[in-house]
Amino acid sequence: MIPVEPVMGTRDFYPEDMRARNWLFGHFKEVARRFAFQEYDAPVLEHEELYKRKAGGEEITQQMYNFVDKSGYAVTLRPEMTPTLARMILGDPTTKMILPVKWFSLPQCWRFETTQRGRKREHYQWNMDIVGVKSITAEVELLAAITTFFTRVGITAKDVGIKVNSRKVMASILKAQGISEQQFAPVCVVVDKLDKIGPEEVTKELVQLGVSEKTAGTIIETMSARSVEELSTIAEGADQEGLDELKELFVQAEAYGYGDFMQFDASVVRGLAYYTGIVFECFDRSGELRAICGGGRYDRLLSLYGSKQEASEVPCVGFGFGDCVIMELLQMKNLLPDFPQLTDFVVAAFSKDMLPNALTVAAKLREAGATVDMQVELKKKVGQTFDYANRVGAQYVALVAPDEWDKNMVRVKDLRMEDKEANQKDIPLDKLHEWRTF
Ligand SMILES: OCc1cccc(Br)n1
Repeated sequence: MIPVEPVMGTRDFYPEDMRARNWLFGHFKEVARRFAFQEYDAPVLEHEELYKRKAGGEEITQQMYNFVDKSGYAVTLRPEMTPTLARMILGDPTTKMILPVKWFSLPQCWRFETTQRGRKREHYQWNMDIVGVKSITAEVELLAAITTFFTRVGITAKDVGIKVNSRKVMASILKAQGISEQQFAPVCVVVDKLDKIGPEEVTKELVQLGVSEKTAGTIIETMSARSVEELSTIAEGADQEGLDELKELFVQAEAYGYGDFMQFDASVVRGLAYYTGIVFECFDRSGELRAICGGGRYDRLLSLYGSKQEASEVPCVGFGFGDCVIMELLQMKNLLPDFPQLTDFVVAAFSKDMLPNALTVAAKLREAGATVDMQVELKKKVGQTFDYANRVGAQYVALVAPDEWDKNMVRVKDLRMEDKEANQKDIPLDKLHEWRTF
């Protein structure tokens, strides 16, 4: 007997699960369309070296689903999509990549979690990225897309918030504390864990990175700033441009109409080493769930990947929005619609010799855009046909029988009409294409 359950940490999507997933992805894709983003895709299998980042310590690179293939090449199931985007931009064969580039994708991403955590090892993650825009209007555009999605599915600023911070400001504060550029990304990876491991543990890990206890204390204190103004007063050497960008971001968010979702939070740094500017994450205000989505600016990733002469710094901003937490939130808020199986017609032949005529009817209805479930085996009783029709969520049953056929008609029964007397009529064959008006 083969194992019938999926591999540990992975999910099967049965038809009813697929209807829910297609509904969610349908919203992601419709928002991307309205924001004029183009869809791209790439193999789930990637070069492992794409994720070898000096920062070290990132959960996402420590948990790679990686292996050496039969040719001896080090590959991995992609843990995230941004490095693939960077690779595709740098490798664009047409070299007609006119900036700015606005791309989106819905990749399945993987991690190899140690089994005792029993957590998922794959999820689908809506990615939206803008390449080639330096101004924070790019961040504002991405946040507008996220809040447009929330509004479409009935989630409001009362349900979720978006915490926004600037790593650029953080970097300047650390620099003023004598922290080197090389230490910046690893410090962010450690500081991102503050909520999870607490200030003492963060201090310990920062000291291991060569940060003094005093500086570690200053960093943690800075992260408690409750407003941009407060940050600019308590943090010596805070980068003025970074502070101005933060203020401008909130002004533009108000103008876009989603200011209620937004809040400054100096403790948000996100756990990816490559962020360099604005970072943000969406959270549920009940505090019950993990982050819903997150993103930020990563202005140096392409120059990191490309040799210097090829790729001078290309400004990039993006976010990742997983398919799991959002579904938990929609469930919690009773915002998930039903996803019943829906069929327009079940077409059934009255008898064996009526089958070819029934096939003709099915073809005509499909040609006119109807979903037709052709009853491919004769049922002994017509009641079985109606039972089946109810099971597949059919609106109509078209029963192809000799008496009506001899008059070039088909008897159609509307299963959703209460009045049993009025719910059937004989339709001329040459009117089947008007099925939407039955
Ligand atoms: O959010 C981090 C992550 C990456 C890959 C797969 C899964 Br599940 N989660």
